[in-house]
Amino acid sequence: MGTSIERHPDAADFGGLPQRCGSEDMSKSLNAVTGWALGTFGVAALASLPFLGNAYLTTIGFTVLIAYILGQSWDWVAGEMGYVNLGHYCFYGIGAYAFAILLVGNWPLWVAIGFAVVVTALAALVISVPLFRLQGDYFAFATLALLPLMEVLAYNLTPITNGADGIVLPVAQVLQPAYLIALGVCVLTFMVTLRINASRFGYALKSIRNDEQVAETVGVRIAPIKRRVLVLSAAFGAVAGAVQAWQMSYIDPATVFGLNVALVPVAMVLFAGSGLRWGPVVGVLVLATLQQWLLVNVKGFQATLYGLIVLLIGRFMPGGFLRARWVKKVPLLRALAREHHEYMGETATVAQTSAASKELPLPRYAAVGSTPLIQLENVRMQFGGNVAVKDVSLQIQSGEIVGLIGPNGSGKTTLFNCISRVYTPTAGRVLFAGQDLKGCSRDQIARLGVGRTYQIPRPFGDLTVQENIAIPLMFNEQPLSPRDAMREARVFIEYAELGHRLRERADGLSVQEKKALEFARALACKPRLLLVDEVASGLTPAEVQRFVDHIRHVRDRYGMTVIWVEHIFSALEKVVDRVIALEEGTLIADGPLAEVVRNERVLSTYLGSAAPKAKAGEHTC
Ligand SMILES: Nc1ncnc2c1ncn2[C@@H]1O[C@H](COP(=O)(O)OP(=O)(O)OP(=O)(O)O)[C@@H](O)[C@H]1O
Repeated sequence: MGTSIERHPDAADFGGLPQRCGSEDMSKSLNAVTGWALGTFGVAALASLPFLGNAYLTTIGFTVLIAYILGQSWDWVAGEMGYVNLGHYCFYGIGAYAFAILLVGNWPLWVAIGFAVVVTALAALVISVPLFRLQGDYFAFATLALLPLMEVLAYNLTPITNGADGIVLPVAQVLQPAYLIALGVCVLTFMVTLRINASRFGYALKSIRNDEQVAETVGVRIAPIKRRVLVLSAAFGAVAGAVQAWQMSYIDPATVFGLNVALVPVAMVLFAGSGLRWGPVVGVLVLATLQQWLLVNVKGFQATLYGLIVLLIGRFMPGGFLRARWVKKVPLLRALAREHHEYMGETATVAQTSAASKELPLPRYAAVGSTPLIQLENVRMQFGGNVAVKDVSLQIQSGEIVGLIGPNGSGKTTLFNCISRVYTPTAGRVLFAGQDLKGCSRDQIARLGVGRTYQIPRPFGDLTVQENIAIPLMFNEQPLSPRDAMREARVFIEYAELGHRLRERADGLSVQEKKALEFARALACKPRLLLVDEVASGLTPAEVQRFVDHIRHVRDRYGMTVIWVEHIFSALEKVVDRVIALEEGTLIADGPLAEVVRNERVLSTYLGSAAPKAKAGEHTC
């Protein structure tokens, strides 16, 4: 199959370059047709294998197909979402047992496969509850425990599983149909992978992989997404287990839950490149073939070899051999090694770099009667003995621009975190347009209309600038399809003057560009309330002025309300209606900047003995 069969979400609407688009569209269509033709031919060729009369080759082919289903379905969770599930093989085992039990009970084949999928999916759903309370290494470690757990259960639930004796299935000589079913499931697995990559679901997974907390604060509901992808991968693992149990006609606990075989599909994907479209295909083809060869020629060493390969790849080629530098020099391998964002570049025209647009696709927000847009009532945030925010009460009206000042550690960012529910306040209430945010999750708050930036920029590093902006647009109150979100993202990107970086990975941007990207991403949340955290620090005066202009513009034009944490008073002075000052978590002043900077407590907090001579506009902290 060619690499161009995926339809890119941003495949149209480049009106400024009609001729170029016409020819590119045509070459895209040609590529797609070639890809589909090659793919169909490849599948037909594979389907003919069991009819060639060589049972040995068919068995190897069958093993490769099963390994691909397992490896690829594992990679939806690990490569796409960044959760390394070392216990994925237990879904294969549960599927194999559920299938075998029904088949022994003389149920039809398809009913038994369906039953295996349902039972395994339910098991995954139950397991997901405790598992997704964990992250990173702890998640991987916990999933590793699933295999011995299931193995012990299979040994001891003798009335159902027949214990150590295993289950003999009432079948014989089903290699040919089992191979064809496995091939069909493989094709489906590949199609699902393409679909995931081009869907909102796929972008949710990628945002979770990059930064779960930020994903939530731009509107992604991460809990159901995590559950769904685990259940999906478990269902495909179950089919692999069922079909292989059918082909082997015998299963026992050690075969379907054994740790030595469990890590084989994982090793295969890691070997070539987790998260790459062709990584699982290449890894499985190379290592499964090698495994078969070893089984015949070097008996007893195959498990050792897989362990060694994982070790060596991890040590010398982290990310898989397809990500090694030398691969870029080999045309075929280079094509197979393309990252997700490179497929995007393949079908999209060059970014339009017109002058920054002043019109953004944002609603115009009206005031909510006399109700303040944001109201804090005795908000307290305590970390052990450290009270970061001490019973702060304040109100901000719709359309106000408010500066939030205070020395380092005074609680400004913590206050933002209490509003956007990164932290749950220890006490007090946060009301947004009169609604208590107490029971709201981070993503709900984002959809209600709270957008924010982070003091240290936190872009989705391995996604492009365009994808970074498109993600909030896909998860807004009125969510856009990936295709429309990618199109709309361009407007925000041009506003942030990042048009020339449209297709580049966000982790390759300069600090200034990352700040501009964060600001644009916060605007793409279409917020009524924009929380801006020290966006101007470390920038040149011209760059600071640009942020000042943007903040004034989004308020004047769209009625957005802004709270701006900033130490550069000369910038605040140009745009804020008033400032609020914090000291050690306590609100010490609230009023026009010129007055607040003359407030004795503020002066002594900021300037110590030099305080009385200070004037507004002269200070930076
Ligand atoms: N997750 C946390 N765990 C423990 N303490 C925390 C946590 N987050 C913030 N703090 C503490 O809360 C206090 C306020 O920190 P915060 O980052 O809100 O200050 P700030 O005013 O934003 O400072 P800066 O201007 O340096 O960003 C500090 O003492 C900090 O150490």
